[in-house]
Amino acid sequence: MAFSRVSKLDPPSRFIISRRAAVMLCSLLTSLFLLHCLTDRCGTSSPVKASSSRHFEELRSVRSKRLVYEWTTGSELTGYGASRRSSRVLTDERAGQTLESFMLPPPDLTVARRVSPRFAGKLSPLGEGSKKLPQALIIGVKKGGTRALLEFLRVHPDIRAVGAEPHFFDRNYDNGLEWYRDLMPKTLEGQITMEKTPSYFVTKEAPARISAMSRGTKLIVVVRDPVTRAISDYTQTLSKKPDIPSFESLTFKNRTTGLIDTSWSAIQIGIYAKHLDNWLQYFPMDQILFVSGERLISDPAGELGRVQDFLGLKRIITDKHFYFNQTKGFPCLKKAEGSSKPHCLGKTKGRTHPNIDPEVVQRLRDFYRPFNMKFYQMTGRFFGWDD
Ligand SMILES: Nc1ncnc2c1ncn2[C@@H]1O[C@H](COP(=O)(O)OS(=O)(=O)O)[C@@H](OP(=O)(O)O)[C@H]1O
Repeated sequence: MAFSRVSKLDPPSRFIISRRAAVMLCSLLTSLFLLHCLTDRCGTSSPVKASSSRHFEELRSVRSKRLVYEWTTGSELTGYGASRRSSRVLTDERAGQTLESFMLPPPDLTVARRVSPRFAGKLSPLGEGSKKLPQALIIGVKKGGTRALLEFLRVHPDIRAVGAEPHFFDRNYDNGLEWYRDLMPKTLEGQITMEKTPSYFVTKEAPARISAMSRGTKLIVVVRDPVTRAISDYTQTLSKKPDIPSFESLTFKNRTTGLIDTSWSAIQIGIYAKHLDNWLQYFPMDQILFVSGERLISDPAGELGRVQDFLGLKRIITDKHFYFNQTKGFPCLKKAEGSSKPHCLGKTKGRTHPNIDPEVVQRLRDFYRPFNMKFYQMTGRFFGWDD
């Protein structure tokens, strides 16, 4: 009907009306375009999109993070990590409410649900967070099971760790703390930064240096029967240098007298009580956790429970995360960090040891016994290496 009336008007009036119609059409199209941009769907070249989309991304990130935390942390939060986590949830929640109520359409739950729970408390895909010096370190012992412990711990959403061994407090100390910090992954508030370098435990200067970085650093030592540890150490060297002398001949200064060569590092590392004494000059006992390398294999979830408690984290890593791989002969992860596939440690972990003369093994057991007793006494834990 409007069209038939317009057609009866004189040409200038028709022109004015059709211009008004064009303006209205134009503004309608602009509104539609703006609406389109607010839902994050317009082209990248548009300046409107650039600002509103960035803003939307920020808000969506805040909201997704909040939802993911809620799913994975549950309501009964306890302990150090839990209280820090819940305060972070509150902060994000407040930020989300203020901004969302002004700016956003109702939350798009499907967007948040698509964010993997693996990002709960972890680095977001946008790369947020900052690099921090580690608050906890796996300081030893070499061949104790340190890699297994770190790989298992990395499953925890509140732990971020460097994969490689930085060797900062032994070999690279002159590079300075900023160099060290730069090696660390980015973490969100409340997450714990970790690294493992097993040689720290036997490095004379390490306790003083770590204490100088932070007196509050939590220290974890994975210990293993010093005799099997020595054989494991030797097996590793043998795999790189097949021409080295036999384990038996390296063990003794003098085979006839049976004098043990304590200067051989494979033997020296296993005198745990002596090394621990050095650490106790700088750290109180309750800041050091001893993990049984044997139990890490027979009951990984049990040992991981103790470690999570020590770090003040919710016990998220449990029995459900492990399965025993018959071929490997070790526990493996059902899902490794950042993947949905099962994961066992590599070929260099769990090597077959050479057969060692039982008399030499017995001599080593006798040698280590008093040191082991002292170590049990110091740590208050019986590791059962002397049966
Ligand atoms: N789940 C699992 N899978 C494979 N291997 C495991 C596992 N848990 C503990 N271990 C034991 O870890 C030993 C290697 O210790 P480290 O990782 O501390 O070695 S290293 O110092 O970093 O070279 C390694 O020693 P070897 O058996 O002598 O190779 C293993 O016995």
